Amino acid sequence: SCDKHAHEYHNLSDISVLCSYVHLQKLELPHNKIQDLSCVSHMPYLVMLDASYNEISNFFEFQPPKNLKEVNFSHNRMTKMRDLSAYASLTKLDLDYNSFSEISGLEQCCRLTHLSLAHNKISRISGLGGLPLTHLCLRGNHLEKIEGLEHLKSLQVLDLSQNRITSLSGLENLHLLGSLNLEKNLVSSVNMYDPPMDVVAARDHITHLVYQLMQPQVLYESTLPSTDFPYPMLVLTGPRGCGKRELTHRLCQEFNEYFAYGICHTTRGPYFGEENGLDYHFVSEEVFQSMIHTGKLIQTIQYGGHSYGLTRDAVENVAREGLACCVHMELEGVVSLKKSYFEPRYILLIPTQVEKYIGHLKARGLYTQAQMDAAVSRIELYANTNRQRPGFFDNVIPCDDWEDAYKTLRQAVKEYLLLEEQEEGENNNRASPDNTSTGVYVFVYSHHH
Ligand SMILES: Nc1ncnc2c1ncn2[C@@H]1O[C@H](COP(=O)(O)OP(=O)(O)OP(=O)(O)O)[C@@H](O)[C@H]1O
Repeated sequence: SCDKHAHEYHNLSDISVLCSYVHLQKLELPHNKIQDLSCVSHMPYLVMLDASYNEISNFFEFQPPKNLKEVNFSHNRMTKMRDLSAYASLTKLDLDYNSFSEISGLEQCCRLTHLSLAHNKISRISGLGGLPLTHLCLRGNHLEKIEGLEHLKSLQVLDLSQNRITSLSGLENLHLLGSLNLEKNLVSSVNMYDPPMDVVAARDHITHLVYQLMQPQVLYESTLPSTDFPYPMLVLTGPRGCGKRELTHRLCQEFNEYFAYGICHTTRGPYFGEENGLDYHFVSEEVFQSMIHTGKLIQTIQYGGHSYGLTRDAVENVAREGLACCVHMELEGVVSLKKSYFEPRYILLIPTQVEKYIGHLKARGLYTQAQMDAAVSRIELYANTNRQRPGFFDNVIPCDDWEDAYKTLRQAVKEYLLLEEQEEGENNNRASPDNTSTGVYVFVYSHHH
């Protein structure tokens, strides 16, 4: 009760008389001066215990009632958790406003879905292992980073507000998360003008996830999160103008029984001859922002002063045809897509001869010198990522010569698809890639004609 006068009557400190109430299933004792709960040892049928707002310093010092499900010990004086394996039926545990400095002893609480430890003195998240938690509140603690959550696959609501968290990394893979509170942390103290790629990706991922979950939506089975059968998706990445766009289209043409081109949205204007809805959907910044806020986007990046993003719809339109989505992206897009539940194959197309690469850029006649310099300088970023994060890319293909690159690429794709490769030979009467190179992207192969 919040009623001040009521408190005057809430002065119970000795509750030993309850020892004879052996059949109690529900016991509510909030707002008293209780220090000793040992009488609970005599209540084997207890299901619900509320001893909030008391003076208890002992944590679960009573014989475990076999079916004890909900316990509220908030606003007490507890400092140390202990092994609760004897209390395995616990589903809700409220320990707010105590003085715990560590989370421990919960490993065997295999039914625990709600855990609240707001306003304690916890400095790191630990001991939560693979608990089936759907709700976790650690508001008002001393956390500096997000860790130890990676196995909480059921987590839906997470409150980490009022801590000292500086970075959002550690939130990856929480696919069911629908509510996240990070109010009053120090996240803004990371360099917002040039935050690390992973921070941007994590932040964007959470934004998209949260907005998406706020929308009523139909999910296509084929794109649903599943660890057994991840939705097949193919991503070609590499610096601008490395040929990934053309190779993506060419792949989608040749393997049109398997792949279709995933059409991203962008706020840049169409280049001469570019048609809306073919390479991109061209939209205004305003529309793009509203798409973010209506949860349409799986992933976004800023590149060259414009926004680019892949929508759930783009993937689902392809999935509806029974095909896998094939897209091309800058590295930041890959980092961000890796945070989603999609598990694409990532193929890096890397220029190894800078002069040739510059030649490709110049031949397009689209870029300023500054844009070309920027593109060239990013080759190193890709190469470094590949060196420093083994396995980050599933395949790495040099793209100095697009024809060679395509041969290697289609071979890799055939391996993914478990298609048997016939011996390439003079008598091979299968349609050669050149025959399929019709239409808009014919310029890719121009040196062959
Ligand atoms: N959703 C996305 N996420 C990340 N990167 C993207 C996305 N959509 C497009 N991109 C990438 O953004 C870069 C700029 O694309 P844009 O089409 O404006 O330039 P471009 O000069 O034609 O480059 P390219 O020929 O490599 O596509 C390209 O590298 C492209 O692959």
